[in-house]
Amino acid sequence: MSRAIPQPPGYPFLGNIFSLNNGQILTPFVDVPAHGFHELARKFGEIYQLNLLGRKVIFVSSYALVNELCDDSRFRKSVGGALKETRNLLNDGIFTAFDGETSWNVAHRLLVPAFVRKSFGAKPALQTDTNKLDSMPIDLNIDPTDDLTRVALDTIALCSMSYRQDSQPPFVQTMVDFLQECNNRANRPKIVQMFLNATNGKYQRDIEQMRNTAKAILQDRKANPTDSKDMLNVMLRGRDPKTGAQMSDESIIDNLLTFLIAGHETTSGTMSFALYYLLKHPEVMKELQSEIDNVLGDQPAQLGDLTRMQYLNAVIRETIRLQPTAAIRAIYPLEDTVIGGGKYFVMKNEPIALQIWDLHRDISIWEEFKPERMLKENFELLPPNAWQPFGFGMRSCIGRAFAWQEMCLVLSSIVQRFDLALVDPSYELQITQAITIKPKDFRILARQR
Ligand code: HEM
Repeated sequence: MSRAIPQPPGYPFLGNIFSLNNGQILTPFVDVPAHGFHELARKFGEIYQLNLLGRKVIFVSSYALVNELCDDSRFRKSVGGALKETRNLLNDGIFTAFDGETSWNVAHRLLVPAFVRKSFGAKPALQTDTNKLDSMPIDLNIDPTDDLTRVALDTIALCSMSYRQDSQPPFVQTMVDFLQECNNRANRPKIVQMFLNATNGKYQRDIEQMRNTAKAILQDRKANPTDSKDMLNVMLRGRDPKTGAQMSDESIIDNLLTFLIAGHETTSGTMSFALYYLLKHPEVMKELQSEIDNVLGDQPAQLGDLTRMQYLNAVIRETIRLQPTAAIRAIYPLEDTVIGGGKYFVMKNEPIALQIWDLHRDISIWEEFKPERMLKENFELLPPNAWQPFGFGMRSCIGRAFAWQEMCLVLSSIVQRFDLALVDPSYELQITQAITIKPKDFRILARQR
């Protein structure tokens, strides 16, 4: 006999949208949804459900349940909430495609081989940028989250479409505004949305501007072909190995923008969180600096060096455990089913959100930052699906290897060249969230070593 899934009391039409903010109805749009979900999990346990403006969503957070739901034969990716809103820009691109959309199969077959190769060309691009670090002023007071966001956006633009946008502020701002508005739309009643003329107008202009930029890049490549092995050429010249189909221009634009969106804040947020944890744990920073000095000396990092930086790998793994930048993902069952060892009945197609932020704290109730638990052997001994910052199965992250290479190159170059300190030594981590999470009001001092 299955049990009822707990649910907080709600309001007619609006359901439980205020529950995320501890029931405060005057400030319904919670700043950090991941924290709201965490509080609900503490209150209701490993599973609860919410009515979000008429849409029922089940939330799970325990290792046992997430592990059971990591099964592509029973559950598939659900594109809802803020992610569904991003389809206004990305359509059926590889990240936002609904399960079963043909475009995903074609793009996946074409792009996965291009994403699993050893070198993505990130290195030459990053080399030019990291060399600039040498000519920086001696002392810098910086907002690393902001700077690393531009680094990540430049890197993915350069490596995926050989486009050096040099952190063009208008483009970055347009993308940030778009993502923020997607999040707001997901939490706003449709009737309210209809009256927000200025907001809706800007949203449409942002979409148009980003699509025009991607279209111009595509047209320029067609007019000036190159031999580059970047993703743009893979999509432009490749044929689906199964059907022989070619990607349409619109589909190429959807996916170019997908790479920019999926591939920058996730990576930059992780690097910023890593700097925060390093600054709060001087003994870890010391150990890391010593590893990097041993491996690199005063030479720039090479790809071959990365596997020799085991401690750096552990620092990033542990950072992304505590702060998985994609803090939540959603799936739905292919059939009516029962989960939790027969305890909870879930209907076919009902969305289930997996709280990865909480999963990563559940495995052994590890709250503190300790990279040693992620060193090689320890990492391999983690229970299956316990560490899952990059998603699961057929819809898991195709940019994982790319992101890892980039994070290792950038972080090792920073730690090699700079002594870092918090501007405000009493600063404790605060988080902000659009779709992904990142540090807020985090400032550091960087001094050339
Ligand atoms: C630290 C960095 C990153 C993290 C934590 C991350 C995380 C994730 C997660 C959790 C998913 C699954 C989402 C879901 O199930 O709804 C995903 C999918 C995806 N990621 Fe990443 N990602 C990162 C970097 C990148 C980069 C650099 C790219 C470059 C293009 C990228 C491209 C994608 C794409 C295209 C998908 C969709 C795959 C599909 O649905 O078939 N990601 N990522």
